[in-house]
Amino acid sequence: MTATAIEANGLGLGYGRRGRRALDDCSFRVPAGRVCALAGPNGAGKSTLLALAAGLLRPTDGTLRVLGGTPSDVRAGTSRAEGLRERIAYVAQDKPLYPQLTIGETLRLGHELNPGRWDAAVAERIVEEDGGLDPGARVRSLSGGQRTRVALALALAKRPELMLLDEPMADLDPLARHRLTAALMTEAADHGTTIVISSHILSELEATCDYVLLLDGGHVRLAGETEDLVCAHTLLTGPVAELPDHTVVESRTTGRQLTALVRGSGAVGGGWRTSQPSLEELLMAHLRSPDAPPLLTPSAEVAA
Ligand SMILES: Nc1ncnc2c1ncn2[C@@H]1O[C@H](COP(=O)(O)OP(=O)(O)OP(=O)(O)O)[C@@H](O)[C@H]1O
Repeated sequence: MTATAIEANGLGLGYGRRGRRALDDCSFRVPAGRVCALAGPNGAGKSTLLALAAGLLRPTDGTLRVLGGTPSDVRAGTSRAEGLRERIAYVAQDKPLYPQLTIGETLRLGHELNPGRWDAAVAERIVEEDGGLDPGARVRSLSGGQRTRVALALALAKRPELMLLDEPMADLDPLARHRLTAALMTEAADHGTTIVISSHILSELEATCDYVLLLDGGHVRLAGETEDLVCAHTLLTGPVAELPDHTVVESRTTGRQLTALVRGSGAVGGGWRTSQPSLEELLMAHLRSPDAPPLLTPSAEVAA
C-alpha cells in the first residue's frame, strides 16, 4: 500500500455544550502524493477537517493521523510532533498575514521560520508573476487576490510534503486562478507533494484533482480516486420505466424522460442510453440525494 498522507478513524468534532457536530464518525484515507479535492456544500465540515489536519483543532472523537503523526500534538508542542509543523503548509480561508509587514518582509519571515527548507526562487516567482507585486507594498494595502498570492507563495516556498488549502482561489481572477493552479500542480508533480484543496468550483476540481473527498453534514459521502469513483457510476437516460437492478443514487423525470445516476458500470438492458457522468454530475447527484449510501474506493478505506 502507498504511504498515507491523512488517515481519519471515527473522527468527530463537536462544538459547544449541545454537542453540535461539525464532523461525525469520519473514516477515510488519503494516500500520499495525491491532489485531493475536498468538496461539499456550505457547512459540510471542509474547513473543520483542514483545521484539524493542520493541528489548529483537536478532535473530540476518533483519531486523525497526518504524515504519520498526530497534528494536534503540533499545537500542544509535544516532542512527538517535532518536524510535523514544517512538513505541512496550511492556507486558511481568510489568509491570515501580518498586515503591517511588507511583502518582502513577509517572505523573509517565511524564510527565517523555515530554515533549510525555504525555496526563495519559488516564492519570488509566485509573487512576481502576472505583472508582479511590489515587494515594498504593505500587506494591509493588498487586495484579496494579492493577499492570496502572497499566502500561496509562503506555502509553496516552504516545500511542504502536505499542502492544506481552504478555498485558496476564491479571490483570484480567472487568469490568476489558472496560473496559480498550474504552479500548484507543477509543485505536486515535481516534488510528490500531497495537496488537499477545498473548493466550490467543481468543474475546476475535475481538471486538477486525482482524488476526491466529498463531505456533507459532517459525514464522508465519497472518497477515492476520481477516475474510480466516476467509473463506478453510470448515467442512464430513457423513457420512464422501471430502473435496472442497481443502487440508484438519483433519478429525475422530465416529461416522459427519466435520467438516473446508478452505481455500477457495464451493459444495461431495457433500451437505456448510458454514459459516464462527469465528476461534477457525480458530486451534485450525491448532494441532491442525502440518502444515497457512501462509497469509498479500496485506497480510501481505513484498515479495520
Ligand atoms: N467555532 C464554531 N462554533 C460552532 N460551530 C462551528 C464553529 N465552526 C464551525 N462550526 C460549524 O461546523 C459546521 C462545519 O463548518 P465548516 O466551516 O467546517 O464548513 P465548510 O464545509 O468549510 O463550509 P463553507 O463551505 O461554508 O466554508 C457548520 O455547521 C458550522 O456552523
